[in-house]
Amino acid sequence: MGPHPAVAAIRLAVRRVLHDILTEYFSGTSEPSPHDSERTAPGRPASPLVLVACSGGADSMALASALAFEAPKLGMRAGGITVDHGLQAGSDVRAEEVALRMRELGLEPVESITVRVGRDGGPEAAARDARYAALDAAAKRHSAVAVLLGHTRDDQAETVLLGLARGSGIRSLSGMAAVSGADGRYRRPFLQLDRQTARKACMVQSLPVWDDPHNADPAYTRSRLRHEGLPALEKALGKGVVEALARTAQLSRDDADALDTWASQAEASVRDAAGLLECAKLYALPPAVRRRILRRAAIEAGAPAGSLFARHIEEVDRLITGWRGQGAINLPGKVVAQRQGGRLVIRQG
Ligand SMILES: Nc1ncnc2c1ncn2[C@@H]1O[C@H](COP(=O)(O)OP(=O)(O)OP(=O)(O)O)[C@@H](O)[C@H]1O
Repeated sequence: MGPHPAVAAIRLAVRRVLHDILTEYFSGTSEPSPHDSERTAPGRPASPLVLVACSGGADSMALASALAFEAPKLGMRAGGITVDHGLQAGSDVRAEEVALRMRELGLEPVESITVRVGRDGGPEAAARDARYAALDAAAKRHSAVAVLLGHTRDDQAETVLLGLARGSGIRSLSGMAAVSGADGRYRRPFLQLDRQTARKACMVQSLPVWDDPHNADPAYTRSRLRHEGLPALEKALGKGVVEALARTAQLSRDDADALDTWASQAEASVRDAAGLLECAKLYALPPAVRRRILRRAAIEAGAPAGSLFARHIEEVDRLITGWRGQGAINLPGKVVAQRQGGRLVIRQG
């Protein structure tokens, strides 16, 4: 008898991603063989290490178990990292328990890392920044080729809705990428898988999971969306909403990528010999392309990407499309945008 369908589903999702990683590792050979050392670049281990980032929640526990099962079959090594943000009483004990569970699954190396969480951008964002910094450092320390994250299709649907509510364009509708980070380090094998399957896989494998109280705390936007917003949407629109939102993410990502490429190609043609942006040429571009060029110019001048909102770019855009002699526009990071003699100047004020 084969494994339970939920277990089969999580393993298949992980196997696919490990295959991709191996193929890339052995530089594009379609039939990678980790045992064929001649295919390995000099100095590279024949058996690459993949780490799982595990919080102890159902999604990442399921991921850890599938990685532990699949990696050795492909000649890969599998380890795990858990991060203790130190934000709740007893979080250190829990992190040690999660590390123990990963060792029991056969993962090696396993590390529990304690981070110091700052306060920049709110507690959730600060914890995330500290976590990714710790995961980056761990990946480097262990020379891991990839770090797997347990985001599911449900997380993706929530991210799309949060992006939609921000009102900032299709990039924010594109959710999380299956591959992200430096050198494509981060992989999300469960992005097409629903949370319920991960939960079920833990249950049938008797894997203990930890339910983060934050996930149920209505003080957090994402938690309200998960427990009230999405169920209400499903009730109104039907069960397929989560899947449709995840599909929206993929389609939006492709569209946003295409527009980014278009903007990169168009940019050179709207700059004069001195490298300044020519307003008349910008005016002739489609708004989506023009806004991308303006955003990029503002970031190049020093505006922090995270604080540069759609309303800022719209204001700069009005220097092109609604010109009536308005003064300089102040942007985040002390950047100033100004129209001067048919040119748009964006620089530090
Ligand atoms: N404390 C942590 N230590 C290590 N990895 C983490 C930690 N918290 C989150 N992650 C990683 O980031 C992914 C997404 O985490 P997030 O908190 O957004 O979702 P979650 O619903 O809590 O996930 P999970 O059910 O796996 O805990 C997790 O699946 C895991 O891979």
